[in-house]
Amino acid sequence: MRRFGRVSSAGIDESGRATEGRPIPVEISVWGPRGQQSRPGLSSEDRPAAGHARACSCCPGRVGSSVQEHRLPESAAATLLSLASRCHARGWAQATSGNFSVRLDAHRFVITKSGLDKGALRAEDLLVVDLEGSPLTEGRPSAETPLHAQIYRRRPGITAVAHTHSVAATVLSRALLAEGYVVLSGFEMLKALVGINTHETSIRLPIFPNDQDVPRLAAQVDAELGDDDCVYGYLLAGHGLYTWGENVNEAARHVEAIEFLLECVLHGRR
Ligand SMILES: CSCCC(=O)C(=O)COP(=O)(O)O
Ligand SMILES: [Zn+2]
Repeated sequence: MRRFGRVSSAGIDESGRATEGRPIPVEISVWGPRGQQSRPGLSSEDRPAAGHARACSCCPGRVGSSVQEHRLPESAAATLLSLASRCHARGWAQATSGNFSVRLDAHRFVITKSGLDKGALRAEDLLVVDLEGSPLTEGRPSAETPLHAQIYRRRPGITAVAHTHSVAATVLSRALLAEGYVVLSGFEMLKALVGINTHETSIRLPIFPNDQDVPRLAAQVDAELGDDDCVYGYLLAGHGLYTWGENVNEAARHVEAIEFLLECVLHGRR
């Protein structure tokens, strides 16, 4: 199985930086809801640059630094929205479920806002967060942002993450939680997963118990998967699938392939 070391996403260079496409602003805010009024105890060292919701790792935000807006290449926004829309159309992101993200660079990613209809997203429904999952632009990020952040922190080559709530992922992850994984084996469709070139392949999709404490859940995933780059995704029991790719198209292919494979396994158990 191949390792996830290479960055090949169109529009993102080897350091993870966007390189092409006309940048579009993603709901720029200045220092969160309270604006830039003075805050007791906040030193000039802590102040964010204009365009940031708060001081962040990508921009120390020193007073006097140049204005820096968080921008998303138009092509990246379009492909992210298209991924969400495709998953919704397939019935994998119903009733506001699911969330989708794309890496901007080594320090930031763009993710869908929380609680929105994933079949009707617009560019303003995306916001920028840092790799700790803290928002850098205005709005409430997906409740599951810590799970996306965990993947981006651990895997520098990953530039897109998709989370879906299909019936197959939901049912199988509950039924097989005690085993701790779903086996996907012998299917031609396995070849849609990067690095696999024969149906004579067997992979395991780990299953984690669901947890409403998402940072704790992300910590558990991190502790168990670490930077294991031979894992294509994982399931949350009774909840859904997380998968990813080195570019949005690869993430989309992995969602479609894994959802297809889970349906096959589910049918086979009936
Ligand atoms: C209605 S599904 C419950 C929340 C969830 O699991 C999900 O994937 C969507 O959460 P978000 O905050 O990203 O809208
Ligand atoms: Zn979810």
